Amino acid sequence: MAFYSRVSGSVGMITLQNPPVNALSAAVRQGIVDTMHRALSEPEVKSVVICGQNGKFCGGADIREFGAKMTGPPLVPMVHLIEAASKPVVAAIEGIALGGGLELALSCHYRIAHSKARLGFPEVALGLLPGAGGTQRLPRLIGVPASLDLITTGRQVTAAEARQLGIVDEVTDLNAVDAAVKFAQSVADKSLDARRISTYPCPRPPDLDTIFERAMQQVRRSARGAIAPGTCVQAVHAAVTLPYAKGMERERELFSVLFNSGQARALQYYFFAQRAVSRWSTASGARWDTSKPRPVHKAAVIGLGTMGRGITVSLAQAGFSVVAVETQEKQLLEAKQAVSGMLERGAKRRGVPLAHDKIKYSCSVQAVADVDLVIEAVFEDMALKKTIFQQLSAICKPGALLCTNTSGLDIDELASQTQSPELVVGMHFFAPAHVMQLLEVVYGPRSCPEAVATAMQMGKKMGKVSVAVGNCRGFVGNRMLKLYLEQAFFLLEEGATPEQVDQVLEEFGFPMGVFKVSDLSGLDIGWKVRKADGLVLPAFTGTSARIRGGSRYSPLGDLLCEQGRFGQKTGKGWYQYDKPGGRVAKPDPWLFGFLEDYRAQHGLVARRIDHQEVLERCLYPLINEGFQILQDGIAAGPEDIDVIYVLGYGWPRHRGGPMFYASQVGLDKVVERLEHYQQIHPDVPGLQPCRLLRKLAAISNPAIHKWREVIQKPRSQL
Ligand SMILES: C[C@H](O)[C@H](C)C(=O)SCCNC(=O)CCNC(=O)[C@H](O)C(C)(C)COP(=O)([O-])OP(=O)([O-])OC[C@H]1O[C@@H](n2cnc3c(N)ncnc32)[C@H](O)[C@@H]1OP(=O)([O-])[O-]
Repeated sequence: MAFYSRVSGSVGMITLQNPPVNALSAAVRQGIVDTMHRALSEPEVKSVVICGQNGKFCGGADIREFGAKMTGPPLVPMVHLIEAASKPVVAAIEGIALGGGLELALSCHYRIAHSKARLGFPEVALGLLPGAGGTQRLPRLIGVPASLDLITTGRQVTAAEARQLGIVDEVTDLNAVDAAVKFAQSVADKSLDARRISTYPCPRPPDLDTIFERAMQQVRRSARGAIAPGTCVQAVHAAVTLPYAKGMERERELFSVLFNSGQARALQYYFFAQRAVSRWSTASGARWDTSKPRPVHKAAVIGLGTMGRGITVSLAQAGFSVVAVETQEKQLLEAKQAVSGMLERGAKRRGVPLAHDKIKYSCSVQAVADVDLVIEAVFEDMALKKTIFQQLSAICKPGALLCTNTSGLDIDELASQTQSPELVVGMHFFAPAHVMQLLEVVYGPRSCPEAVATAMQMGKKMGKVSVAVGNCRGFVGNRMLKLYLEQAFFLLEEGATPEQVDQVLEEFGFPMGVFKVSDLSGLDIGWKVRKADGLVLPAFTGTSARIRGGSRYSPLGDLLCEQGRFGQKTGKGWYQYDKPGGRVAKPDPWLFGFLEDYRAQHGLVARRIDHQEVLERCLYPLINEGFQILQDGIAAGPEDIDVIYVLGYGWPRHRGGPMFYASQVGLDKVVERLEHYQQIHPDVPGLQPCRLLRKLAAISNPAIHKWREVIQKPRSQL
């Protein structure tokens, strides 16, 4: 709602009240309309101030209302009521003015912002565009190029930049509401003719067409199939080419196209999913709201390879004191240099002080005796990690948490090397660890709730999105990825090419296809894991060469590795590069010959494989494994899996994540297609729809937010 009061005798104060961000819910919109009419009707009131409760102006439209039938006064007439007011209306912007919140401020005649406020149009991140006049008023106020930048990127600007752009009239370090009241009194008698932005002519820079062409090319390049950015450009174009009223009609048309698109639903689902994962729970019933994190002031990182260096930087940037340990003197010096460089670049980029002094380097594990938490990030070898956990258990102070950055080894096996297995959890960072936002917090059967809570909180303090998952081979992300990679290899055996498979996945929205990603991360990484799993056997021909444990197996990746084709790092992999370390993937004629010989040796006949089959065979087994993970209780809900795939594996955000995508395709359709492929490939267990997927498909595709009810049923009832 919106609360009305009178201040300083002649100023009507309208305070938005809808915690936590004063979103423009139906009740708030009704409140604004009612209080505006009251302020305009009271003769003593000469001017009006609109502000938000709790130091936040307004976070925009209430996203929670998007899924429901619209009630209350619509936004557009509300902003028109304010702009048309006969008394000056001043927006007092504290904290945030985002989306509909900024449109509300633009409908006011003046805007006063606190120096710490942030303003912006993030609608594009929700698959929408500013639909309450933002695309028509902003260009009239600050011009076309700046408007295109803010509206197509959704980036937030500081109050200082907003002043410089001309969005706000004043910036204050004092209380912005008090400043707005004084300002409102000072303009009480001023004419408003020149303060109604919708009446402004829209500037037409001479190279207008070039500006829009460039903007459209830019968004097409970065959108990867998302439709909102391009539609935002169209809406701003209407501001230049149409009179205000017509422009508003065009904005409304374009808005409803987006609002009713699957992409907007996916992005809104993802908005809440990324917030839901912080409300974690484990299979044993530990929960975010009943588990108290332990205080961590000093942390340590063991092993300063690529991951260890990134984790050290991320800890120092988050303000933790860090002990960085690398037993080899030479590697320690190299790591120190690399970490310093990353800290300097990070400090420059973020405009914050350097965190060099936060880190103490040592060659001795003894140096971690007094830390609160250790993150082991050594080479992915179980025997080596076990030794280190034995050492840490003996050296560290009682109560210290022992964490491992393993990307898939058994957490509980490591915990069994210590005296306090309840204090062992996985903290699986993603490369580069100081950049990637995702953190898989892996709890074992003996990890105590405090240990999970502490690791989850550490992630948040490091600016990560932490997702709590159970202990199993590959955890959630890599476990599902195995099915995706497996099918990609099978498709090559049956006639596809790496370019064809990658093109389908990139058109779907992935930044890179599976074979380009494999070349980037190095084919030898997966090869080592397959060797550890006993899957890599000496090359030989005949059917059993492609069978492991009774299931189909493709040795294609192994054969490339045996020839030293590890990808970018060797200049050759599934593609060729101009030199080792090269980044530009080019089709490699050698590989075509290799695949033809391979098929001939194994009696395989290449066939034409269409786009849809490539997509379904790469994504549906991955999704099916996601349901298996939910069934096993390794992930608590679909949101956990979707956030992991969007932030850690490049799943296009405008597709919501693998589980949300399955709900949009239709679970019965996913089951039907899996069964179709399983009939053709009975030796591929990953094509067998799991019980939970069948169950949900059978109860007519319940909405994704209803899945948890079914999942939480005892497994026997699934
Ligand atoms: C016509 C018009 O043009 C169109 C159509 C629109 O206007 S579309 C809407 C445009 N507005 C946005 O895109 C802004 C979205 N919000 C944010 O970017 C951030 O929230 C934040 C404002 C920068 C605060 O960040 P935070 O880190 O301090 O806290 P939080 O954890 O993120 O959020 C705290 C709690 O507030 C909830 N919340 C935040 N913004 C919300 C919103 N606009 N509607 C409903 N709930 C919202 C959020 O789910 C969480 O709930 P819970 O999980 O605790 O239950």
